[in-house]
Amino acid sequence: MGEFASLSRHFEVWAAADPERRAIVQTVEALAGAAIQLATLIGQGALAGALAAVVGENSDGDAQKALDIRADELFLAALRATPVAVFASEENETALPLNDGGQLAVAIDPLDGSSNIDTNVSLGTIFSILPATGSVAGPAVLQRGTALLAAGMVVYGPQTTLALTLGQGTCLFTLDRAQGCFRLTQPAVTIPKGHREYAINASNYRYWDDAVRSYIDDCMSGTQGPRGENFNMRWIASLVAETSRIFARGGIFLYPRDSRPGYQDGRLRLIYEANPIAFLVEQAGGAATDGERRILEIQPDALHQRVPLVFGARDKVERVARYHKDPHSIAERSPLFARRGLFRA
Ligand SMILES: O=P(O)(O)OC[C@H]1O[C@](O)(COP(=O)(O)O)[C@@H](O)[C@@H]1O
Ligand SMILES: [Mg+2]
Ligand SMILES: [Mg+2]
Repeated sequence: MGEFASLSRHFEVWAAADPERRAIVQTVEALAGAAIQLATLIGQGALAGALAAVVGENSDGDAQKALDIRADELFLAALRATPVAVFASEENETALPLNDGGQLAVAIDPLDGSSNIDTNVSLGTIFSILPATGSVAGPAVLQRGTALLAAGMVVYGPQTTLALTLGQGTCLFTLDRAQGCFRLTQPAVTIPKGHREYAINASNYRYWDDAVRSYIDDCMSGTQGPRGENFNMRWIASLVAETSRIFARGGIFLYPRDSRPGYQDGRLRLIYEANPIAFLVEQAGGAATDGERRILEIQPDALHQRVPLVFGARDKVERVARYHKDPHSIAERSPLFARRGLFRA
């Protein structure tokens, strides 16, 4: 493993002479340590007990599973010995004060994809690190994504990986299980262009707005449609796994708003899901939008606020944004296809 630097070694020089950088790296190391413990727990599956059992409900009305709570506890405990003043988690109604005098705030989805716990499909953790400004309850994490100092995403899959950005590109670490540390395996992730693959939960087709329906119609009509090429579809229902695939081979992900009750802003949460993913994606050369606005520029006003999320290869994301901006651009498409969805013949 000599050729693959450990996470600590990789950032040693970067952090050496700068107290804020040292604080960020210390925080990332603590989160990575908790992720390694969580990887072991997830790997035990049923041997670790009923991890998929529903044990409560979070403030957003989502079921909380036993593993959601265990994950939350692991990350909170790991951050106790760090310069983190504020801990904001999907699993807690409000942000929690942590260490007096700490200069950082962490916003985290401790376990992403928890509907997949019992199906042995990849789960993850998504986190971001911000400067701790304002009060714990108030503005501490209610900052635009442009304020993020770092963002990361762990995927607990066949391999456990950590995608990380400190604002200078996105790099990928792989868990060395024998040594119990993450090692740098891809110093600069770049989202490949040109891959014809999209990810969306198509069971919600009838609830989408025109812009999204038209975009997907155009993909689905393949060589017979205005795009003139065939597309492939994926839906893992695990945001981290979809992001991982997009890092590896490109394409686009959409979780739009729709007309179901409670989905007027989509499903995913701005502060601890969309923002860190958007930061990682932009730093890998991609783009992320809610259809109209760059995700990282949206001013949040509530910790658990939801946001429509579209991200991936830049040209594809820009096309979706065009469909939103000017629904008439949809009419640029062949008259044969304009306004006639595949499912709405
Ligand atoms: O079940 P749906 O509506 O397709 O939603 C799937 C999405 O929900 C999520 O599981 C939400 O995250 P949580 O598991 O952290 O609540 C995403 O990972 C995934 O993209
Ligand atoms: Mg999630
Ligand atoms: Mg979660």
